[in-house]
Amino acid sequence: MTGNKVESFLKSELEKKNALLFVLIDSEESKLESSQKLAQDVEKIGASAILVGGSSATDQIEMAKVVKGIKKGIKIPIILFPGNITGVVPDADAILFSSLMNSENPYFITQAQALGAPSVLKFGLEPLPTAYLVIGDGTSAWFVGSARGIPFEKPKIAAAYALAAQFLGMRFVYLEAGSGAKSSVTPEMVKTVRKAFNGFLIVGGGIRDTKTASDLVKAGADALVIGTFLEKGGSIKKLAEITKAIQRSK
Ligand SMILES: CC(C)=CCC/C(C)=C/CC/C(C)=C/CC/C(C)=C/COP(=O)(O)OP(=O)(O)O
Ligand SMILES: O=P(O)(O)OC[C@@H](O)CO
Ligand SMILES: [Mg+2]
Repeated sequence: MTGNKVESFLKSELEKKNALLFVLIDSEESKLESSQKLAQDVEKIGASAILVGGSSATDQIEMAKVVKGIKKGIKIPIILFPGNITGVVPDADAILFSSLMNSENPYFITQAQALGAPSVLKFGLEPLPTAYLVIGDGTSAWFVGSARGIPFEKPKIAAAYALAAQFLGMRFVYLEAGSGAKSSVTPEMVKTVRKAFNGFLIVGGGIRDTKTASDLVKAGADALVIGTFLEKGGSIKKLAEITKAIQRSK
């Protein structure tokens, strides 16, 4: 896919819905059949995109199968969420082409991107330029990405990174508390980042209830990412309630 089809789609969804739900499918956790059904179910309740990735998803073949398999059954875009170059696979619509700006390892800031870029082009994936900011510590993304986690109670630091991302031309910021995080990023941090950053603001990690979700959206999040809640058996009905709540919150 060329151009900015997915980015335009997300913008138009945002105009209609005020805030979006992205569901993360970790190809290491969910096998093909369950992923296909899950993707269809969450599309029905109003999810705007499916993210496929994992911080330790090194099985490129399995990941490619999951992407190809779920693609057939849904209309919403599949956006790759790579934790490394092994996360770049064909048949998806777009990729969070992210730089872990607060990593201590330049590999996660620019080298993985350089190594992955030719495949992104070859597979025709739309790159969504994303500043990936890891908040707090102790999670897989934090450990694997050698992040110097931004403290939860330091919103101004997150906002400074987001502003730098904007000056660098990135159109997406992803505030990541980490998959399965005990608590999500604070609404205060979202609010402070929102004031500094004009682009598309994604928030994820540890979101599993309606109040947290709607508070984050009220604070200015454009899209929330939910993964672990479903992996741990959370119901589609509850996810539908969360979706409704965020689409009323702004
Ligand atoms: C652009 C390209 C080719 C690569 C980007 C490489 C970067 C910046 C990686 C950031 C570091 C990292 C390991 C991010 C992980 C992102 C991710 C897919 C998180 C999902 O979390 P889970 O994998 O579900 O967590 P668990 O491992 O705990 O399940
Ligand atoms: O798995 P959860 O905690 O929902 O987090 C989603 C995503 O932000 C992880 O990268
Ligand atoms: Mg996971």
